[in-house]
Amino acid sequence: MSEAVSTLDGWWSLHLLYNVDWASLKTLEESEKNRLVGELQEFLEREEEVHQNKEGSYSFYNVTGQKADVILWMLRPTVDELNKLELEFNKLGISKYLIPSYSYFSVIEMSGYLAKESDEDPYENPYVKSRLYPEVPKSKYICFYPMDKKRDLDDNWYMLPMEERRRLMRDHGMIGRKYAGKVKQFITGSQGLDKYEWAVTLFSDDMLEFKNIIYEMRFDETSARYGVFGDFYVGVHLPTAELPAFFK
Ligand code: VOV
Repeated sequence: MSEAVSTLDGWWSLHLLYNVDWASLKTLEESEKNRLVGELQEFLEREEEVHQNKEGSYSFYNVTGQKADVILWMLRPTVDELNKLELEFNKLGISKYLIPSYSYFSVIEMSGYLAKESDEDPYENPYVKSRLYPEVPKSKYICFYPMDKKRDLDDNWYMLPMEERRRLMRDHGMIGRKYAGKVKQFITGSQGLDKYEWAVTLFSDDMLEFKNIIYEMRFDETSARYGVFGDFYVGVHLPTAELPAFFK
């Protein structure tokens, strides 16, 4: 039997995607629409406060294409908090005009493939902490997608010896490092939590860098041989102050 890799797990993660029911929204009086948008702005301002206090993080983007119109990504120390937030969001007036299109539940994860032997508690290491309890950036663009590692008879990631997986993850990391400063990546694990095994959430100020990194990684054995991907969602940052213009 091949050995399972250990993981360090951080904040819980919930991606919520919605389509806007523009036709129904259009029938609203201007003042009522303003009230609903104001309520959503207050919700996001509370998210910003939690983010500033480093008690969680979030992002809100306008999704490109018909799969969704907006994506709200929230990170919290407990699932209970995420559930409460989801409920709070569902009870906002604007939610009557938001049609759920996709959601993804997972937890921020760091795998132990490249961890150095040490006696210290990894959860106390400042670098590890910054990865497990991250400040999500407000980059111009987001790219989010779920993925699996293949479990076919010939290509089965889970039957590879630990050393081989470590070698592959090292190569993967080397490619990733070329994108330092251009793409910020967040890997959340969802084995037993949602349909795929991981969600990848990337941020960049240049949309083309998503295509560049993902294309380059496709040629690397980890992705070329073992990567299985769900739908890709990309979008543009939607600052809270711009919500009235967005919903107008
Ligand atoms: C900015 C780029 C970047 C960088 C630097 C980077 C580095 C690293 C390192 C060092 C490690 C291993 C240790 C850890 O920290 O977990 C990982 C881990 C992982 N990655 Fe990665 N990755 C990047 C980026 C990056 C992308 C774009 C993708 C999607 C792949 C694609 O083809 O679409 C990805 C996937 C993953 C996954 C699914 C895991 C977990 C795999 C597992 O089996 O456990 N990743 N990743």
